[in-house]
Amino acid sequence: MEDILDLDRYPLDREGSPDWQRLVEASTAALEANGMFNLEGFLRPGVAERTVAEIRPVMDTRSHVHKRMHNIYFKPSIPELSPDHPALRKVETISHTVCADQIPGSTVLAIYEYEPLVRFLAATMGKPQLHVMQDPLARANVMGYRAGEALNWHFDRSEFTTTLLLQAPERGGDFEYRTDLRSDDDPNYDGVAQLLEGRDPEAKILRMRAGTLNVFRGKNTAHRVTTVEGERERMIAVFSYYERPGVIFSEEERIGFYGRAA
Ligand SMILES: O=C(O)CCC(=O)C(=O)O
Ligand SMILES: [Fe+2]
Repeated sequence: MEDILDLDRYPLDREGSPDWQRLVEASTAALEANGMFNLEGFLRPGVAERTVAEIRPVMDTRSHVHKRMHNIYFKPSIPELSPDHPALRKVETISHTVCADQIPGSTVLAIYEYEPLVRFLAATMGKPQLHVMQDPLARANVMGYRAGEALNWHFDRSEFTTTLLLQAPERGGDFEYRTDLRSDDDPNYDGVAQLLEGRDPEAKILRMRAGTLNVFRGKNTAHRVTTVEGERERMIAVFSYYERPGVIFSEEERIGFYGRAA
């Protein structure tokens, strides 16, 4: 891992040391303040490019093209809303997904499973432990967004998402987010409608460099990836961790996300 991750700058392998403690504290503080933290230069120079080269053949030939119209909730309906409520306005998502089972032995999976990373993430979130998923497909994904493709507005189902940007596009493909648009007690449907109409002045854009690790609380913070432009595909690894060990998706969920169950 020493050759892959910049462990000099981000000492994940020195758990409990003063430097490790400082990194955890800074990350926790950023999560509190902004709902996210970024470790820029998490990958050593050249590693993102090598990782993209590893994934590219699978991405080009065997990725799942996910194309659908959906609302911000990824749900067919919301019981308390009429079907024509503007908070249910549909948006389109198109992206390419490579699943964990298609990239055995890859650098992406090695990073996903790196124990010191899992322990560091748990510490930043004040959890006693986090676990990798057991799901052979969903554990770690690499998403590709080509020209004209986007991941549209949504709330995440999981409490937090960890991503590692492998390749930034030439233009577009920005991560746009609206912090705390809703809360566990207040769905704020009018605010959701306003965002979907493009009238929310609090929406912000995060422009990441390749090699940045991003940890993001997306359950109540609406977010999207804007349409990619230009020849270079946006490529990003998405890691899922849970407090409970052994989490797997149902067959239905796998088919919904990946077009196959196994
Ligand atoms: O591609 C990204 O930067 C965000 C991915 C995301 O929001 C998700 O996978 O839920
Ligand atoms: Fe998301």
